Amino acid sequence: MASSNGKPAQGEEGKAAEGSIGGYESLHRLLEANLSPELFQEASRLLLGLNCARPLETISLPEATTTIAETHNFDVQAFCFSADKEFLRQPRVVRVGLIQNSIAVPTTCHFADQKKAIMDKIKPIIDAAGASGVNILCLQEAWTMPFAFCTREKRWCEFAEPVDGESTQFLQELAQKYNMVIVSPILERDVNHGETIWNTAVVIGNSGNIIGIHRKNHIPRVGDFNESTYYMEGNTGHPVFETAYGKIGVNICYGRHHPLNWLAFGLNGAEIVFNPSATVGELSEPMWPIEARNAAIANSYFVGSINRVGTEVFPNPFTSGDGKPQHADFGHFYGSSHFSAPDASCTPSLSRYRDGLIISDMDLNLCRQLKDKWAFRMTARYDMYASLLSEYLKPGFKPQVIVDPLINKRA
Ligand SMILES: NC(=O)NCCC(=O)O
Repeated sequence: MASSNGKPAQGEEGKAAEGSIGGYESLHRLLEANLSPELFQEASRLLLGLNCARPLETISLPEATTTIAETHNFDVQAFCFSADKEFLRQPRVVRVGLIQNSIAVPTTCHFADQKKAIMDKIKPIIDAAGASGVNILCLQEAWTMPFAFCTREKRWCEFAEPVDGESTQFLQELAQKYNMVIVSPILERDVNHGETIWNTAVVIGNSGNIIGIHRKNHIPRVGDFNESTYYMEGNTGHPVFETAYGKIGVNICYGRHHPLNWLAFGLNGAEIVFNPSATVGELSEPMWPIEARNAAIANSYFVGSINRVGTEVFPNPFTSGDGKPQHADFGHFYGSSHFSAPDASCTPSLSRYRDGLIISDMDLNLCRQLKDKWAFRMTARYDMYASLLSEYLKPGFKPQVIVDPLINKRA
């Protein structure tokens, strides 16, 4: 089912692969295959922007990486964001990776088998990241399980783990082996607080230590995303983790629709913010390439966006509470993981339907260079917004609306 660059992927009986765009893995590949090189360059300039006045460069990866990707049938792409040369600072280049994947066995299998199958599937992709010298790696939201929150059935809570549980231990070993920081978004069970469940990202340092956690701040109540049945809004604020390779934050999925959430990670000094997600085409695909890119621009940091892939079918049908027929799946998780940079450039996206690893070198000096150039921080007028927000939070708040005295006076 894999498509090589430029060729539409064929599914059964010659049909386009499920989840593909007319048989192509991504919009970028569709355009590349169907436009002349000149037109493709122009389209890419507008769609992906320019980095230091040039099209984003690809980087070549070691043979070990491409061999693992071919053996395990996942998409692998690699790029490089540059920054201008500075007189007083050396470049601060870090290599960052994002992994997207589908679940590995049907949701009807024994829970232990489902979790093990996902870990077995993820392991070679992490090995490929390690073989490529990735410094910081982020996995997708709730990566150890199917995204079962659409069902509202409580039995899926069994997938929740303590922060230092099975999946963390599995990744701690790999973090140490590859000298890599790993961000691991899981369903957390907080054993010290009455077994409370959270949607949490565990940040594992490159020595295999747990640096800290962040709990998802904004919980969706839209479509089939019934996550508020399982866990509440996070209580960890907007921590930025100073790692061996840079300052990172994690804005989990639905938090990407909240500009103040992005802002808060920026105010705390993040240089890279990851957005591990689980979202489906019908609901959010037009928003996907815009929100992360806008956050990177507005906050002068890099963003790594990750979405899972495939269609997950659940044993019992459920409804979306909108009067439409019941169904047993969410629809298609459209992958399309990518990076956005503070200078408005971004990488092409990974496959819309295959597992994948996207890698990018990024010179973190670009963050300050963009702050100096556009002065978004300096011109932000935070004091004005702080006083509006403090007024807004009062019960007696009256919106500042000036009514045209003539609107009801015209015949
Ligand atoms: N996982 C999650 O928060 N999904 C909500 C849907 C979306 O934000 O696109």
